[in-house]
Amino acid sequence: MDAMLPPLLLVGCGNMGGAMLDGWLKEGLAPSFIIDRHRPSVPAPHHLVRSADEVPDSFHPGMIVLATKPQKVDAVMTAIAPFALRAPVLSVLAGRRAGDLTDCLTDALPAGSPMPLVIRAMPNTPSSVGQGMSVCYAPPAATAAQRALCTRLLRAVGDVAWIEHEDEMDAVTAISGSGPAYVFLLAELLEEAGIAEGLPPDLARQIARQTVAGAGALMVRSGVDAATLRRNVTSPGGTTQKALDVLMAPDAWPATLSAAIRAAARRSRELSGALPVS
Ligand SMILES: NC(=O)c1ccc[n+]([C@@H]2O[C@H](COP(=O)([O-])OP(=O)(O)OC[C@H]3O[C@@H](n4cnc5c(N)ncnc54)[C@H](O)[C@@H]3O)[C@@H](O)[C@H]2O)c1
Ligand code: PRO
Repeated sequence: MDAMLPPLLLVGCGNMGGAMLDGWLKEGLAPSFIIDRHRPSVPAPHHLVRSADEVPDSFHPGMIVLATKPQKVDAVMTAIAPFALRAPVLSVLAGRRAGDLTDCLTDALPAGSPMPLVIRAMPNTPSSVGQGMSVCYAPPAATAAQRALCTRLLRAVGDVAWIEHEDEMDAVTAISGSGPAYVFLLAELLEEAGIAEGLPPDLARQIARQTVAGAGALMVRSGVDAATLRRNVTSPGGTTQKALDVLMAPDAWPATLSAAIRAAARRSRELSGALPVS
């Protein structure tokens, strides 16, 4: 297998596209085109352009990665459609279904053109440091080689899993796509609580951040399940037990987190058009 990742046409290089690009650059990426309105630069030998119309016709990407906001993607579909006849499209857009994106590309191509292939992935921002979680869905038309190429690209920036039913992408989006935000919120709240308990702000920040990071690293490196690791911290009648009595009350974290995940998954379904916007 080639050591270098194949050339990419990356459409949208903001928080998520930029996080994946950071990871791919570290792994070695063949000369690629990055389309983004705001990014100031990309390192040589890659090319940054402001619009899809500026990508030369002669460019042959190994994969087209769509990473604009779901509501903004339609503006680029016509310009990228010819490239979609040469390479599969990997969409990381929340909510937009593979079939819907395929139809947009097909509408932009001359009648009788071969059908473009759109594979979906839901990555997350820890991809920028090689610690991402990406879940992929490919329609039945995808070949084993095309699926393997997606796995290779996303494995370069973290863990990869595949689902066989596209509907599962809404729950995946709510948990691993959005999930880093919940963990960062936990760090923010721990820091605020530390300050409220009288700690100096710098110390409150340091212990909150390192506790979240250290707990994540322990869970990964030990391979021990989360409930056991939690019990290992919890001395009977001790301090942790008192805190967990508050957090694990049925109307506390169990109810709040499941309501939060339901709301995020519902929004993903709304973006797909499967549900009306509430
Ligand atoms: N942010 C995340 O954690 C995350 C995680 C998983 C999936 N996603 C998905 O990734 C996509 C991007 O999200 P984001 O948070 O990176 O958004 P973002 O706004 O940070 O990035 C989008 C980028 O697309 C560029 N862009 C938009 N329209 C363009 C056009 N016509 N021509 C050139 N550039 C254009 C913008 O300049 C911007 O930099 C979304 O569809 C989102 O659902 C995001
Ligand atoms: N960020 C995107 C959103 O908030 C998708 C998952 C994470 O919609």
